[in-house]
Amino acid sequence: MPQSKVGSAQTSPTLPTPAHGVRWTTPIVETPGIVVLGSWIWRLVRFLVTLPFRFPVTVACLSASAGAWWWFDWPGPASLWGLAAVVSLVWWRAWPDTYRTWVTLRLLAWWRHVFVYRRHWQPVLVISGLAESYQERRYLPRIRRVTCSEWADYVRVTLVAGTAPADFETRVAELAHGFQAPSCRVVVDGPRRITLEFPRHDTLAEPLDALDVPDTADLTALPVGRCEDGSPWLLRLHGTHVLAAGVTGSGKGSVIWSAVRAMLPAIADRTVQVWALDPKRMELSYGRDLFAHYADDGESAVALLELAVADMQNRARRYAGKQRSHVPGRKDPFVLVVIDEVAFLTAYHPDRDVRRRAENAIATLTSQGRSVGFSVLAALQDPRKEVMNLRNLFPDKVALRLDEASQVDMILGEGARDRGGNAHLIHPTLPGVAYVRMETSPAPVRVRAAYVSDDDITAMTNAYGSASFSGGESS
Ligand SMILES: Nc1ncnc2c1ncn2[C@@H]1O[C@H](COP(=O)(O)OP(=O)(O)OP(=O)(O)O)[C@@H](O)[C@H]1O
Repeated sequence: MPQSKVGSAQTSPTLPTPAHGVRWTTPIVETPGIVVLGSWIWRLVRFLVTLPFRFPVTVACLSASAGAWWWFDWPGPASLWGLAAVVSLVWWRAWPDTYRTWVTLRLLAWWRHVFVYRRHWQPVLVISGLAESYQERRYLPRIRRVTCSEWADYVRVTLVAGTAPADFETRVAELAHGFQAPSCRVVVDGPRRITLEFPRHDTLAEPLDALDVPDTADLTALPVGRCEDGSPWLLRLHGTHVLAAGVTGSGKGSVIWSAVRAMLPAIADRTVQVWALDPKRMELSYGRDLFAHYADDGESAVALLELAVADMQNRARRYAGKQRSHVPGRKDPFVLVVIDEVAFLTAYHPDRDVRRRAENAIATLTSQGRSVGFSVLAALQDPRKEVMNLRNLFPDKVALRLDEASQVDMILGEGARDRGGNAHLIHPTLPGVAYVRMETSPAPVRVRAAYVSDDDITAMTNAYGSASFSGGESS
């Protein structure tokens, strides 16, 4: 029995479906040989004409050598190169810094460009999935330039149209291993332009001794260590709150003590007070004399936090309608509340009431203290929400060595791990090494805190201990 009217209409498989419409395809036309030859000649001429502009020094040297040989036979280039060698030697001895910048690093950049990046570019990018295909052709991002600094290579890259820097950010591990670098960072320069930063060696492998105490304390840029590129790691405390997270032994103490050390001149002239909460009774007790207040058990710590909240609210009341920001002074000093192992108060303390009061006080301080000169610097071992649900109230965070990859984004924010913030891969033999977010860079920056030894703390206490709070009291 025919069933032509039942169910959906049947269409012949050879006809285009209505949704597809008519398909136009480009006819395949064979390119005549003369056109291919013409195109090759054009490329060769263009290469030769642009050569002096792209490589002026190399072209000048080769032309001078060729000219000298033409005019004077072999003694010509021999004396020219001899003279160049003498000039180079004198330059190297007399001005080593400029020689390094203009000669050594440039030669190194050329070498790395040719023998590392260009040589391995295609296989590494194809295998790591960064080569794009379109109409059966493969497109690779193009290396524009390679430059070298003392510690890293910078590979400037033009992206394939239709791709984004995020594609590189998710493959930093593949790129680092592919080019045999300890790590890789992606910096976005502009539309379709990125720079890949490959350190050549670990500049933070050696511990850093305690930094010199500065003459004046700039509370917005306290020197507490060094960044991977050799620049100082400057920590802002005034106008923000800082959470330093890392497993036990990761060096949280060195971040706290380096910050206190950098503030010593201000502690001495009483424009800064440090209030210390030390539930483990190990980290901060050593420098007790430097602190305006000190508490080392749950009850007294909560009382101290509530005192800080009360002082902060008094100050806010005085400022209301008269002053919108805080300037540290003797009358209204900047108060830094340092909490070692904040989870002891908010999660581990056996008394529920203590936990609740501590959490309330820390939440109030971190949400209202910024503009009236109260800041919190807290250390934490386990950043999970169940343990520390206040972590988002700390605008600045330091990720020391962490246990799990997932914890990196909890501390440094979404996407930090993709951008190279591998705090979970920090080696246990590198305490004090951390990743931080800087205002100047969206990608996390690797840093190392200076190590303030027990002897340094004793020396600090002897020199600055009594001067700091002769008007205050130690709880
Ligand atoms: N910046 C640093 N440079 C070199 N070594 C360091 C640094 N910081 C800490 N160390 C070394 O690591 C050890 C542990 O450091 P620290 O006690 O500060 O870790 P922590 O994270 O505070 O640990 P915990 O949470 O158990 O208190 C120190 O005794 C010291 O030997």
